[in-house]
Amino acid sequence: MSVCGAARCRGAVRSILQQNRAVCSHTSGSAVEGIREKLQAFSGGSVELQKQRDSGVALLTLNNPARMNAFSGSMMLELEQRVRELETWTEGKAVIVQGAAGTFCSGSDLNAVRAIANPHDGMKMCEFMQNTLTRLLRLPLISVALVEGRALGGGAELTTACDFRLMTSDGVIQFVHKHMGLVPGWGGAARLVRIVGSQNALKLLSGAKKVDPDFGKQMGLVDEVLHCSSGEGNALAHAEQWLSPFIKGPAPVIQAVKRVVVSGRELPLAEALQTERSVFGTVWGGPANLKALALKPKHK
Ligand SMILES: CCCC(=O)SCCNC(=O)CCNC(=O)[C@H](O)C(C)(C)COP(=O)(O)OP(=O)(O)OC[C@H]1O[C@@H](n2cnc3c(N)ncnc32)[C@H](O)[C@@H]1OP(=O)(O)O
Repeated sequence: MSVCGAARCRGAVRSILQQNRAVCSHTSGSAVEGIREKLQAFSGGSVELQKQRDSGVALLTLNNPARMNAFSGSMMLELEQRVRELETWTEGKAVIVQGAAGTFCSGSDLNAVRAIANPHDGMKMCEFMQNTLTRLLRLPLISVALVEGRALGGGAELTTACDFRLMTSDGVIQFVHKHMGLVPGWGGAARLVRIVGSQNALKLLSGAKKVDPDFGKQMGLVDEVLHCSSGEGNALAHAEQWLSPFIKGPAPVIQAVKRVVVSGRELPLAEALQTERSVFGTVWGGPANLKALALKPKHK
């Protein structure tokens, strides 16, 4: 990459980080430190990140199989750390979020939930997770939730913090919150409304309806049903294959595509147009653009 291109790229990364700092600003300081300490006390499981440098696809794996990959407090903290690592992965193109051992995630760890079952701590935990999941959705990488087995409660919310949801033929997404006397709190309701519309979101939340692949596709929550079952071990290969046409090309171009979509999705039109111009400036006259101009391709 040219010195100029690298500088433009750094500028775009800086602007995403600034946007995310703005998201996080209201959770900074002692209040968040307080909830961090409490979350740290509920350990168990891990969130692993594997950056596949050849393909530019990262695998983000929730690993707590003894509890159906439920989020312990320490896993919430680890997720934030992993998202932070992805925010600065300039060579990356995509991230696949998956659960270990053939199931996605059964939400927050009910042991941790019981221990912080007071409104103050609950709201701080939600604020923390909302920030992390907002940053996940804003990553300049194409994100995919690979739903094998069950995505329940907070696990269902996590799927909505990805650009796409792929499901194995026996996968289920279920917003079980109502059965727990709750509503989504990790931003899942706000994102669900934007994905499937308010009518469908109301049905899914008020009915705590099980979304199987057919129902999910019909309402637009599921982008693709993978023709394999959970835990067979080949769902990831299917997901990578599904993803491949979308990540063909150089990382700076894929990241620019994601950035213009994020700004179009989140910002008022005038600001989105301004951001689009800035992002355009990062690729115009860049190496991929110059190479394409030299090759004079025909788009047949
Ligand atoms: C804002 C966030 C809101 C939330 O996320 S609230 C949490 C919502 N999630 C839930 O209520 C999940 C409750 N669990 C279940 O429904 C079932 O365990 C589930 C996931 C359908 C799996 O059923 P089965 O296949 O029959 O397996 P099982 O029940 O024997 O579970 C295996 C072991 O996993 C444990 N587990 C599952 N989900 C958990 C959770 N969220 N927190 C803590 N532990 C959890 C379960 O207790 C069991 O452990 P153990 O073998 O009894 O020691």
